[in-house]
Amino acid sequence: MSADPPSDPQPLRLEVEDLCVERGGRPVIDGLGFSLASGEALLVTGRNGAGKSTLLRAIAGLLPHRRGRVAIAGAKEEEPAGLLHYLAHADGLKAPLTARENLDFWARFLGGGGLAPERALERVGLAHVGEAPVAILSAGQKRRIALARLLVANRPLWLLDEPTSALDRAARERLAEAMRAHLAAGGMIVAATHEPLGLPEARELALGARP
Ligand SMILES: Nc1ncnc2c1ncn2[C@@H]1O[C@H](COP(=O)(O)OP(=O)(O)OP(=O)(O)O)[C@@H](O)[C@H]1O
Repeated sequence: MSADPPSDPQPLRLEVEDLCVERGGRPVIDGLGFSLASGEALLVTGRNGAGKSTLLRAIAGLLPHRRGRVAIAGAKEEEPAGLLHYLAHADGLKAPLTARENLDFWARFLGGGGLAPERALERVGLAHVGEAPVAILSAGQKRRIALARLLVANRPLWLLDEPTSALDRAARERLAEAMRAHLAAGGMIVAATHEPLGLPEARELALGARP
């Protein structure tokens, strides 16, 4: 698995300033700020319930923030939504469709510009199940197809929530390779994780658990 260069050749910077995000009426993220340049990765760590997924969803624009700012500086438009891939806990696959059909859908939905679905399936080592309905695939195979989505559309910012869940060792190595290629090509990664991801240069943002 490896990634092609992001489509935007300009150096970009993810800027998060004084971010406050509430869940169920109470602040989970409060006054958080950081920035990330092209080629950099940030590992978001912390106990269950610390707010890792909340942070990723807020950056993705899927949760409103009560205060603060999230922007991608250096891009034509500062709104991050069209510049990112968000890989959630759920794989976001349609079970009756085949693996290839799912990737076809995502390539069209996300604007394409990346690898052909068949090629992306090869990169995640799943060419042999491309025509199988996703419903019959294993948890790890589904996760690999979800990860192949990163490759069918070029987007500079990858937001990855527990990307290694259900992956075997070989798939983890392929993912690490893809992330390193993405960073080398000027991409950015923010990943919530409970374990090392094979990115030795990555910075860490440790979130504290709330009572
Ligand atoms: N829909 C919701 N309504 C109310 N509270 C929520 C909601 N979703 C999450 N929370 C709360 O927000 C807090 C942060 O949750 P979040 O999912 O961001 O944690 P996390 O660090 O990703 O945890 P984990 O390691 O278990 O995935 C938790 O206390 C959780 O109970």
